[in-house]
Order: sequence, then structure tokens, then C-alpha cells
Amino acid sequence: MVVPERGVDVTFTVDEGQTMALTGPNGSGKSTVLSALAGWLRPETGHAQLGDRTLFDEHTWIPARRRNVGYLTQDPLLFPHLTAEANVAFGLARAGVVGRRNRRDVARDWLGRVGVGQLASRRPGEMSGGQAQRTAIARVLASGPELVLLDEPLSALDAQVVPQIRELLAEVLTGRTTVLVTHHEADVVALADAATTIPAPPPSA
Ligand SMILES: Nc1ncnc2c1ncn2[C@@H]1O[C@H](COP(=O)(O)OP(=O)(O)OP(=O)(O)O)[C@@H](O)[C@H]1O
Repeated sequence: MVVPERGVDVTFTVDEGQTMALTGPNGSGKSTVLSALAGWLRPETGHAQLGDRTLFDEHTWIPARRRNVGYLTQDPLLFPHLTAEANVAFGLARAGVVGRRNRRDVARDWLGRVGVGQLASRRPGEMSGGQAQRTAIARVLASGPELVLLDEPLSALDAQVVPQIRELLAEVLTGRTTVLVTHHEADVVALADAATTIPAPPPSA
């Protein structure tokens, strides 16, 4: 894909069920690539294919809400007024899971899988950074996204919880098609099957 106004020109393929790490210096366009894959930004040229669907090319543009793509950022983007369970269930409603009880059960199951089952009724402000990021991981994965995008998912966490959350990600991302943006070699080693480096942007005139 090419985003000329941001100096981005990159080509890569992620095999189904594998994780591709995107690395590169600050400003090289890693987050821009994720935005294009998520459907938040339309590249000027280029294309992206997810399975047999074209996400975008010169003729096609599938809007973000119809892509079935999950996005996890470094700050857990949770609704502050909703409990952990309601945050996860909210994403399920958007993904088309019918029935409140169903959504609650799936949300509880996922909170358990990421190790915060006992915090289901807490709001994000009553959680540690690591607990909130675990909840955000549950929210992103519970709806069964076809593609998972991770933008520096460990960067905002206290150093002592990073290894645990990295281990959790390694476990829950197994078999999921994922693009991971990271600056950290340890993330590439622990989480990625392959890596693509975006070169430094050309110096601005
Ligand atoms: N919203 C925006 N509008 C215009 N230009 C932007 C915007 N966001 C980023 N850019 C520019 O696009 C280029 C690529 O930025 P991007 O954030 O994708 O890089 P990155 O590799 O993710 O950087 P970092 O490692 O610092 O997060 C940079 O020149 C940046 O200044």
C-alpha cells in the first residue's frame, strides 16, 4: 500500500494464522499501515486482501465496521463508565452476537481466559494498567476478528507486568492472523512468525 503524503510504501503478506511484526524507525509509517488495514485511512494507491476479500484497492473500499478487524492500541480503549464485562459485551453487540445473556456469558468467558474473570464488575478506573489491558485484549478477541492489529500493545504498561501480558498475547494470538507494530525485539521474538521493516522516511525538504 502507498500513502504518499505520509511517505509510506510497503508490501507484505501475512499467512493465515500467523503474526507479522512491522518494525521501523519513528515516523516510518507503521501506525499508518494499521490505520489503512483497519479502515480508518484510505491509501492513495495499493491494495489489501483479507482471505478472499479485498479490503481496499482502486475500486473498492470496505468501511471499518464491515472489516471484522480487531485493533488493540497501547492504551486500552475502554469505556470508563462501563464495567469490564460490559466493555467486552459492547464489542460483541457490534459484532452481531444476539442476546444479552449470550453476550454476558461470552464476555465472562473471555475475561476468565485473559486472567481477570474476578474483575468483571469493575470499571477501568478501578483496575491496574495490566488488568485494563487484559480486559482490552478480551474485548478485541471476543468478537472473533478475522485480522488482529496490535499497535505497541505493551508500551504503556509498567515494566513488571510486560512479561506476563506478552505471554498472554502469545497464547491468545496462536492461530490468529495478526499484524503487530513494535519497537521491541523481545516482542518480535515472542510473538511474531515473520517481520517486515519499514525504512526510515525520506528527509523532509
Ligand atoms: N493524522 C496524521 N495526519 C497527517 N500525517 C500524519 C498523521 N499521523 C501520522 N502522520 C505522519 O505520517 C508519517 C508516518 O507516521 P506513523 O505514525 O504511521 O509512523 P510510525 O512508524 O507508526 O511512528 P512511531 O513509531 O513514532 O509511532 C509521519 O511522517 C507522521 O508525521
